[in-house]
Amino acid sequence: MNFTKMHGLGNDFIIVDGERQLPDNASELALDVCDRFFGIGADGLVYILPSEKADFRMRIINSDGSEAEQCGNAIRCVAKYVYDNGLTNREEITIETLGAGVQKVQLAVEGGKAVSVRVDMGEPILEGLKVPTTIDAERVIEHPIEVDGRTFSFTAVSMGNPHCVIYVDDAANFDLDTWGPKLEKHPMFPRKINVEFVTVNSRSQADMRVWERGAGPTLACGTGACATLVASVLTDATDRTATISLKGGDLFIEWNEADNHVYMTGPAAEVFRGSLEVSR
Ligand SMILES: N[C@@H](CCC[C@H](N)C(=O)O)C(=O)O
Repeated sequence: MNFTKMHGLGNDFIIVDGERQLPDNASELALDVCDRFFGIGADGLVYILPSEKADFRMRIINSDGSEAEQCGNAIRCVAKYVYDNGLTNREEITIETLGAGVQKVQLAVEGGKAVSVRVDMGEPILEGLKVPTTIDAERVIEHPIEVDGRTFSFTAVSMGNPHCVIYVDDAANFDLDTWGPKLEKHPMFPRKINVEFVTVNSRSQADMRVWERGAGPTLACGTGACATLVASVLTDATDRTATISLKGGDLFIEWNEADNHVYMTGPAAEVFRGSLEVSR
């Protein structure tokens, strides 16, 4: 298997180019290769595939082997990969995802390489049952949730994949490892959930830490940053454009009033290339 190790603000992926390299059981392979001690090490395994509806198709498998519907940081890496490797020479491309449809991507290029990527992440899904949560409501905003005797308030947003946004006093120092996994697997979330702990510092900036479904604590989450901005507009905590500061760096997110789409802008980087003998 030939692969390229890439990351979006430290949220890291093993990028594999082409259908010929897709094994029958990508889920088991993800578990092996994402392992940080016995494998290459990554938050997810990402395949770039042909599409009938878009220029490219992307599949993202979390480090625990579960397949996700969408990934904001991976889509920027895929866009950089296809441009930098000459799979396209266009600076505007489309990428098909499993759960968020076809997304329009715009590249900023310097010296022949993509340095920043703006993605139209589509419309957020806010209906409780569609996120999905077990709550039958048009919107789930600041809803109480109890875990181990502690009550949090969460706002539910799907960006193709499910998120629960929780405001805390100091997101940067929040005890992710204790509360993240309990919330991820809470019975209120039938497909589990990505959990964002957020502190809003001004109408245009918030700190966010994430516990990802299927990957645990990661340095950044693009869809999580989008969900955070949407939740913060719904709760009137920020304006429609804000910087979301993650452990790995900043993402610039806009929830456009005219088309109801969320736009994410941020970097992507290549780390190294390699090949690995795989038995599957
Ligand atoms: N890191 C991602 C999201 C990856 C998928 C997620 N763990 C899920 O299961 O939904 C991002 O940047 O959006």
